[in-house]
Amino acid sequence: MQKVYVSFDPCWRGLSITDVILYPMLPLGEKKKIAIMQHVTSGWNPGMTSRKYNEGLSFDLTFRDLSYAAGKGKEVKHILHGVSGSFKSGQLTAILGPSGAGKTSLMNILSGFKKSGMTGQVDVNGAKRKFKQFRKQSAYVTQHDHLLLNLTIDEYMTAAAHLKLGNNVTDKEKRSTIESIQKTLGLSNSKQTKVSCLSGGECKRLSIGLELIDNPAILFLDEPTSGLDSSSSMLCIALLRDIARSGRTVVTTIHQPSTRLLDQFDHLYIVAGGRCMYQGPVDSLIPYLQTMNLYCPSYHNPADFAIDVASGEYGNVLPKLIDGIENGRRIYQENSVTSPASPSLSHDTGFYEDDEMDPMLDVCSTKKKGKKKNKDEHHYGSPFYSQVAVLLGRTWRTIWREKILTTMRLILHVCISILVGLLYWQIGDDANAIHNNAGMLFFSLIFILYAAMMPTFLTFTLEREVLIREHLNQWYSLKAYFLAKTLADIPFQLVFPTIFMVPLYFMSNQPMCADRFFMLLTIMICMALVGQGIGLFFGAAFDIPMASYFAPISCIPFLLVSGFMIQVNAIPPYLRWIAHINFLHYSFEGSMLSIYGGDHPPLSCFEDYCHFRYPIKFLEQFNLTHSSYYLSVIGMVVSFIVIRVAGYFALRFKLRHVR
Ligand SMILES: Nc1ncnc2c1ncn2[C@@H]1O[C@H](COP(=O)(O)OP(=O)(O)OP(=O)(O)O)[C@@H](O)[C@H]1O
Repeated sequence: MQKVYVSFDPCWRGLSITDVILYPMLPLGEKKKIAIMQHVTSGWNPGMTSRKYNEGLSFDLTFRDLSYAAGKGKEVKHILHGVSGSFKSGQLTAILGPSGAGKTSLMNILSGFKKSGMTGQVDVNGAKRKFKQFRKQSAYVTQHDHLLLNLTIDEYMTAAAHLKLGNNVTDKEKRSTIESIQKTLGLSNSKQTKVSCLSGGECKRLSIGLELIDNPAILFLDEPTSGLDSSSSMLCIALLRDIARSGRTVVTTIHQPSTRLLDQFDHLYIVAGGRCMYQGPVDSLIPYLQTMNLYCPSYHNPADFAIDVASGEYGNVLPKLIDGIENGRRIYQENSVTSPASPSLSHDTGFYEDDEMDPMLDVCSTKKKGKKKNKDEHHYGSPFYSQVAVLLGRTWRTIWREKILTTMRLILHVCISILVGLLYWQIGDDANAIHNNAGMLFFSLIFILYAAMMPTFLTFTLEREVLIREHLNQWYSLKAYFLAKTLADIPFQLVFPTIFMVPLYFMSNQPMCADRFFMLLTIMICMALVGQGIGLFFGAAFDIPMASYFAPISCIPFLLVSGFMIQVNAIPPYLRWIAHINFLHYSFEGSMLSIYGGDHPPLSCFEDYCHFRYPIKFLEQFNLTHSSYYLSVIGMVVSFIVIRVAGYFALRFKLRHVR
């Protein structure tokens, strides 16, 4: 009988499987498991290659009397109740607790993702945390992997490296960092795979890998093992432990870890009902519970037991446990007297003073030496212009890869153009069809508006989550993102209206004059840019259901007072101002003047009498004789700028609201 020895690298703590397996006798499922583990281990290599960024930085995190409440007024919900604690560099800390205990809330506050609704103090190396510097030196891998689906792993990591490491690191160094992380995380074999095709575990590893690029001093992870099988979870935690060993502070929430997984952690912090019921080493947990007469049954997972206790399954013992650990002010250590969690947390020593030297600032000031950096470089890895360039390239790539959406948009513009062209066949020069022609131009404006607006808010509401994660992890500034987003879309807003206009213009027999064609095209392009801005505004301010209702509806009043449905001088004077701030009014005016303004020759008349043979009469009817085409364009450009600025502030507000 053939014997196959399957052994794993002994340096993988807790993973040593040295049993001799009688392979052929194993059931098929077991064989598969072994094959998978061998495959996984061949990729996942917890021995992190040392990287120099942020090297030498080590931050101990302490927090005291943290309380957090969400909601307002009667809806307010108190989630954390004066918890304290201490997480040390070089240690892998697990935050455990029953579902809804407040683990994610605590993580959000410690990482700086949440600021509103909290009280208490977070210190770094004993001095009060400074948010911007802290965000630059730390990274937060959130529970949900919000990633851009159309980029490959390699493209994603390259963009992240350019953004996070900036221009002072050579491309060669960036590449070797990326390759080492890919190797470490077992992503090398799928580096050319698009995110949309990755498995859940690979997405999680990519999320972690992206944040490892600049080797953050503090790494927060919210349930990094969710969606991973047990062996992948083990490898993931082994990797985190390895990162912690290199001097980093690694804090992770975790759901129901197995005994083997639990053993990987150095420090446990257990939350129950928004309070701390245990803080200390893993192997002191059971002794601590025993001091409260809580005995873990033999062969029972200590983590499960602790969670059962936290859930109240062993009676009302929580107050005693919370008191015993002073709601996180103390760290329990078996065989030693309960010790204060840190000097700053001790009752006697009190807080460090605010004006004490801030180690975070110190780090930055050391970096400042040598080369003067602008404001962006203090807070972000690369300067503003590099951020815009990288984001522009990345956005272009993602839009280009949205092949189905882009092709559909293209086809739609051509088809609608031909359909309208057939409906309004050769009416452009017919004096008696002048109202129909105006209707067609007005419809074209509305089509361009909605065709630009709808896809923008639908895609942007999804992309917004990626932006929130990346921006809060200090990859780039909001201004850089917004500028890149605006610039990346411009070519599309030039191409689509042109594709729409060309067939329609000729089919409907508009004046065969280049000036008029380009004047009308300019108005259509302005309309597309405004429409895209409106989409961005609603995508930034609302979620998809709200945005898909409000964005189209909000344009209806502007349609009414555009001057086509009701002439501007017929609008009650107290409402007339709306027309003057109305981009649709300027676009309608501009399109009419493009076709009928200036010295337009008489139109053809195919009946006995044609009232509008001279188009000036038509302009008189619409009160457009004194209007200026250039003012209409300026009105559109101003609308474009105002709506973009509103979109930027909506996004800023949203980001603040998230925090
Ligand atoms: N913005 C909010 N408004 C109202 N309640 C909230 C808000 N955020 C969190 N909560 C509530 O606070 C409690 C703690 O939430 P949190 O996500 O921190 O728990 P958790 O321990 O991470 O849970 P899980 O393990 O299930 O992810 C939950 O009951 C949750 O419903």
